[in-house]
Amino acid sequence: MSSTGPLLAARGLAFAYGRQPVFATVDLTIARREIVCLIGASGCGKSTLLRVLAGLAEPSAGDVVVDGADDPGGQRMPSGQSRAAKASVVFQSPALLPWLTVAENAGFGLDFACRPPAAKALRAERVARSLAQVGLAEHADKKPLALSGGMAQRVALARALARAPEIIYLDEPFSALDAITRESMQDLLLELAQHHQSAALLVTHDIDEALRIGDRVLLLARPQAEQPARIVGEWRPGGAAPRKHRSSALNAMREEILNTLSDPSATWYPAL
Ligand SMILES: Nc1ncnc2c1ncn2[C@@H]1O[C@H](COP(=O)(O)OP(=O)(O)OP(=O)(O)O)[C@@H](O)[C@H]1O
Repeated sequence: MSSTGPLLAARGLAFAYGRQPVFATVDLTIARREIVCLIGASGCGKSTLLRVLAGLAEPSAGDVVVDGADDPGGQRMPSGQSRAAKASVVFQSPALLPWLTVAENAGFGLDFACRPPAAKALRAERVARSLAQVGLAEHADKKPLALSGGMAQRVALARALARAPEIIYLDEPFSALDAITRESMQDLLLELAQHHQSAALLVTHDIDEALRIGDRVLLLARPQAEQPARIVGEWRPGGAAPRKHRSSALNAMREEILNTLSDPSATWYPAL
């Protein structure tokens, strides 16, 4: 595994639903242990891009390289299946199976990790550890119906972590939670990403969330109404996350993001 190159590099990515292009010429990288937030107007293609990067959909053009192209041991991975093996995805809805316990839900992804089903003891150990990390060890035997929204989303995070992913993809995972629970989930994500040395790509509508926890914030938008979307802006909030207070620099960045969102035709993002 390369320790110098980006963990993930996407070049010239495009995707279309039938004849309807969603995005094109998308270039982006994710470094090891980096948290990248992807924002953009509703319907611009954020979830679709996440799915392509995670290997859940194949791009119509371009490629995604995971683990460093400059590493002789690295792999170009045109196949979504091999990309998915290194990734975990957390969606807005925790999507827990109601007839399984919290522990069974947390272990669910282990049997679908594109590797032989995890051995029983290893599986149990990983589940116990990931539940402890999200603070749910005492709730392992409960059924999802007995959980609050925040607890259910913590089970979804535990399920993602149990697979020991190199990258966690999160699609608006906290948007249905109240403000206080949302902040505590953001803090938990930061803590877990650091602990596991995982990178994360977080799709969010919430600019404040992106500026609070992202190492980088990318804006996906259509430069003109009929054009496919592309990355039109990149910001680095700087300083240690979580950023507790909005500094004047963060306020200025927020303003600039809002301006770019409302007029993405004035793009300045350099091609990689
Ligand atoms: N399965 C599908 N078939 C056809 N078109 C689709 C499909 N899924 C999404 N789309 C269209 O692709 C575009 C991008 O959708 P996507 O869900 O990726 O956007 P988004 O930025 O994540 O939106 P939101 O922020 O509202 O979740 C939209 O115009 C949507 O209507």
